[in-house]
Amino acid sequence: MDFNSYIRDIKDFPKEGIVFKDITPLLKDPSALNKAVNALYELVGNQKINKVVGMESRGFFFAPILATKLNAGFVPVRKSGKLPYRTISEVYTLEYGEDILEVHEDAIAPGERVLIHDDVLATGGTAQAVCKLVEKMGGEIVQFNFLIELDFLNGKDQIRGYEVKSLLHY
Ligand SMILES: O=P(O)(O)OC[C@H]1O[C@H](OP(=O)(O)OP(=O)(O)O)[C@H](O)[C@@H]1O
Ligand SMILES: Nc1ncnc2[nH]cnc12
Repeated sequence: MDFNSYIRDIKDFPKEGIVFKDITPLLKDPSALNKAVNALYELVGNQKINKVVGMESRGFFFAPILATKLNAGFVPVRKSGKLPYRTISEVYTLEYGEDILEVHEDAIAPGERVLIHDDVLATGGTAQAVCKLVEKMGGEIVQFNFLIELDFLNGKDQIRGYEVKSLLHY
C-alpha cells in the first residue's frame, strides 16, 4: 500500500517554518490503519520483545496495538506531571520546542527487551530522551520503530548504535 497518500503536510504548524506531518488521514481509514499496524509489526521481525514503550501522545496510537501483537506489555512515557506513581524524567528538545518526559520508575525490569515506538522521528530529541529513560531502568533496547522518519533532520544521529526502522522516509 502507498501510505504516503495518507500523510498530509500542514505548513507552519505548530510554528512558522515547520512542515507538520499529519497522520490523521491514515488513522481514519480502516484499511490503511490495519495495513500500517501490520507493516510496523513486520519491521520487528521475530525478535522477542517484553515491553513496547510509546511516547505521549501520538506514540500511543500504535504502541499498545504493537504490544498486543508482540505479546508484550505497554509502557507509556508521558509529559511531566501526568503519571501518578514515582517517576524518572529527562529534559529534552524537539523540532519545535522543549519539554520533560517521565516514566514510572518500575515500568521496565532490568534485562527486559524493549521496543520503542513513536509516530515521527524528527530531530531525535524525543527518542534520545526515551532511550536514556529505558536504559536508566536497565532495559535492553531491541529496536526503535517509527511510522515516519524525517531523514533531512538526521534524528538517527541522536540514537546511533541502535536498530532504527521506519515505515516511511521523507
Ligand atoms: O524527533 P523530535 O524532534 O524529538 O520530534 C518527534 C516527536 O515530536 C512529536 O511529539 P510532540 O512532542 O509534538 O507531542 P504529541 O505527540 O503530543 O503531538 C512526535 O510525536 C514525536 O514524539
Ligand atoms: N514535522 C513534524 N511533523 C509531525 N510531527 C513532528 N514531530 C516533530 N516534528 C514533526
